[in-house]
Amino acid sequence: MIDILVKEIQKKDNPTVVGLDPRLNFVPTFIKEEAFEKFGKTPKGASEAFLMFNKGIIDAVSDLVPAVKPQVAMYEQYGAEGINAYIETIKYAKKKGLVIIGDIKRGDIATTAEAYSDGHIGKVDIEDEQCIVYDEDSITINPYLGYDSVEPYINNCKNFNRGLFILVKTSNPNSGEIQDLIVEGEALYKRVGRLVNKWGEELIGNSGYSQIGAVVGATHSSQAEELREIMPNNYFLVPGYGAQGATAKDLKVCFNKDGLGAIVNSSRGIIAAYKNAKYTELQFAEAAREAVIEMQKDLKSVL
Ligand SMILES: O=C(O)c1cc(=O)[nH]c(=O)n1[C@@H]1O[C@H](COP(=O)(O)O)[C@@H](O)[C@H]1O
Repeated sequence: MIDILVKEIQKKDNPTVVGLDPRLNFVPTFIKEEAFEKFGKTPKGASEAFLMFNKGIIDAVSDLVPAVKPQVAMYEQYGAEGINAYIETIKYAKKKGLVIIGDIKRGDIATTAEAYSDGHIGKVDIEDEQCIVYDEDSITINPYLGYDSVEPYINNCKNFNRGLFILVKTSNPNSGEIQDLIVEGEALYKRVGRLVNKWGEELIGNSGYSQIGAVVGATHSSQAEELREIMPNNYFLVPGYGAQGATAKDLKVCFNKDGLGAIVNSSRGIIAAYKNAKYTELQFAEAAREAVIEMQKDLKSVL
């Protein structure tokens, strides 16, 4: 997965990930009306609206960006219908040549982790048959339960050429409450960064980067700089740009000298760009495309 991701980033000359975090108040009225007319104001109606909206966004940006990151919670809240929209979004984006980063942030003990891992990035056994279910290329996971909770994902990365982005230093304002605690003389996020680097050592691809990446928030620049230093081979998934306030200057430190090493997510800043007064609802996809082009320019200006 990592070599394909790096190739796509280079081909499109763009380290931007579009976050597919739909919410009903981001979906234009004309799409909601169509979905609700078919399925009512029900979980199925909401999920249909998300899928139509996502397809519009994907069509508008797929030639510009290497990857999309659907955030599962937005879909999961609508139950089975929502999950179906999540899976259909993945299928559609894959058909358009996009790398999928499933933002599922799973974390549990080993046996449970195995089930999550098989469902999302491996295969599930159905007696003598095996079946691919979600089919993301990579997923986000939480490592704070320790290695036995991470190993099942690493095994599937090896077996199925998948990738991980492991939470190391998250973008939210309170992330320091736990992640910045000093443990045996160094901040916990650094300790976790070193672990992630070690876990990724045996999965380094031709690009020089590991299938095992890290989530490092753009909103914590100095911590990101330290992590870049101790994790040279791990790709960073960098959230926090745009809606959470981080700028290209803040996240420059997430990149290596080769101009690679980080992929920057923006969700609301792209999918809800049409809320800006210069657009109408009908222009939601065009607005997303223009937001991606702006973001690409902005990121490239610091690389
Ligand atoms: O793993 C993530 O993607 C993630 C980690 C993190 O530290 N902070 C963070 O915001 N995210 C996700 O990145 C997206 C940010 O969305 P926007 O703030 O709208 O760009 C959401 O899907 C978050 O769940």
